[in-house]
Amino acid sequence: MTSSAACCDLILFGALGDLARRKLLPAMYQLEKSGLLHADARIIGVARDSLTDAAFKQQVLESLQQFMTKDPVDEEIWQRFVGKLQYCEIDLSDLSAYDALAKVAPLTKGRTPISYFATPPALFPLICDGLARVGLNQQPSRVVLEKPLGHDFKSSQKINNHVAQHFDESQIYRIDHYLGKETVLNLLALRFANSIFADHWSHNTIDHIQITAAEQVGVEGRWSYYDDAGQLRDMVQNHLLQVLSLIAMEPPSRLDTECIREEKLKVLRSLRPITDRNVDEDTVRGQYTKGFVGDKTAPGYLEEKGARQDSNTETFVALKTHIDNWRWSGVPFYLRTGKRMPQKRTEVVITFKRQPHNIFHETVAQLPPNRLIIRLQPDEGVEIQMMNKVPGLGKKMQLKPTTLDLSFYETFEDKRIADAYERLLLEAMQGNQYLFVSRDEVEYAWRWIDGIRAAWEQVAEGPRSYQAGTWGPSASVTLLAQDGREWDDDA
Ligand SMILES: NC(=O)C1=CN([C@@H]2O[C@H](COP(=O)(O)OP(=O)(O)OC[C@H]3O[C@@H](n4cnc5c(N)ncnc54)[C@H](OP(=O)(O)O)[C@@H]3O)[C@@H](O)[C@H]2O)C=CC1
Ligand SMILES: O=C1O[C@H](COP(=O)(O)O)[C@@H](O)[C@H](O)[C@H]1O
Repeated sequence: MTSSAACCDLILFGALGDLARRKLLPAMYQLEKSGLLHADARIIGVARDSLTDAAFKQQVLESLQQFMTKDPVDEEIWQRFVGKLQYCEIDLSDLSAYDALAKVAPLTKGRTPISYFATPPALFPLICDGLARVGLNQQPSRVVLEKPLGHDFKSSQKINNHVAQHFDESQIYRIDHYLGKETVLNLLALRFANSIFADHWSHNTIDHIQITAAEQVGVEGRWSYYDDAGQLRDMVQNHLLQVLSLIAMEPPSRLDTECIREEKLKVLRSLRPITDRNVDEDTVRGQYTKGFVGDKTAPGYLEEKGARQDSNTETFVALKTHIDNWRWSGVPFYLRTGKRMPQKRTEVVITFKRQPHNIFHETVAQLPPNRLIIRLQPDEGVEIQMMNKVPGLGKKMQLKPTTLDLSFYETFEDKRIADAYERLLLEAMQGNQYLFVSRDEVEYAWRWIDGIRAAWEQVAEGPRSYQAGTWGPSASVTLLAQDGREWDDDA
């Protein structure tokens, strides 16, 4: 998988922004460090500040020093990396300004231009027009689009239509950074390289599935973006639905873009709609109030910097859904995500059906179900909960719930877990789209999310309050309790 990439011109739009400084430039440096950037590759930072190449290089160095705290910049690697950096000043809303880019990075045989849009999405159509004006939309050029791709189905369709005027779908790489996480990729290995799971992955053996993405952070100074989005758009539409698709899809016949996307799309198309008829019963939304996260006080959502006092944006969502197909008939999927939760925890919990008959009833009233817990982050690993006999000569056999725990850090201790953006940049440079989201996937996901939002608008009650540092409103517990189940943290 990790062969060195072709010779690329990485054109980084928004090169002085937060995402570029915090994630993309460190990821590019790490690729250089791993020897995965082509010796003649170039990284062309584009922004509207008037900077010399030298000043840009200095800013990049400062960003690496600021954000790669666990892995200080190595002088020898920096010297290789800095030689690849260049700066190009453009006001992206001025079409004629793109001529400057064509001078720095003209379409040249043997070099693949990859334009990474790390700017506000409102600029995406303008950047596409600008690239087309100077021929940087022609094959083999590629574009990498950051989220959010729209606000709803209609707006995402508008962006996609505009991009499609200049680029073929095979040139478009839509980022969902969860698809670049090692543990998310490992879902494919777990499911399709292990017969114990592959053969027990359906309504026949599985009782229900939980997907949790709990965050400790709040809005982190992004009030105006976040308040417009809310947790449903910010986390469920993309990351949680992508994880759900990988968990629920049929085995793809090959590990390639077309087969994987096809299977994920079928899942998204089979999601049972949530409408005004079941929205009250099947969804819970919340908004955090002041509290404690860890040992620090955390302000309420309405006390965050820049907050609008009458906002009823949700910072927590829990919902129950079904995938209406043969494999998953009758198996509920519970999704939950929120800001200012007690811990950062992203995990998938597969709860298997209970044994039909208990021969140990004298010692255990009810046998607990087996669970497979896939810890996506942090403390990446896989855990199987099962019953075992307690050693001893007593007359009655004592049973105990036990755990088989595989920690990635211990098992693969000599391996570094790469950041998601490293993997995604590398795949884009290699021309592999299987970890990027297709237009159809984005649009089906939006349609389902739009249905929930529309249903929320029909009901009188807004988000319920929950204290920062808790697992969300108590109604989230009830969502499962009404089905006789509980969230993994309560189990
Ligand atoms: N930050 C993050 O962690 C994440 C961000 N994203 C997405 O990535 C994108 C970028 O986010 P982020 O880096 O946080 O945003 P920032 O506002 O920090 O950076 C945006 C960049 O775009 C540049 N820009 C804006 N307008 C123009 C213009 N007219 N001409 C030239 N350059 C312009 C800005 O330059 P200037 O400094 O001159 O304004 C800046 O370099 C957004 O779509 C965001 O939603 C997605 C996931 C995570
Ligand atoms: O895309 C986003 O993801 C982050 C969470 O990402 P993670 O890799 O830390 O799990 C979230 O905080 C942010 O609001 C959202 O825009």
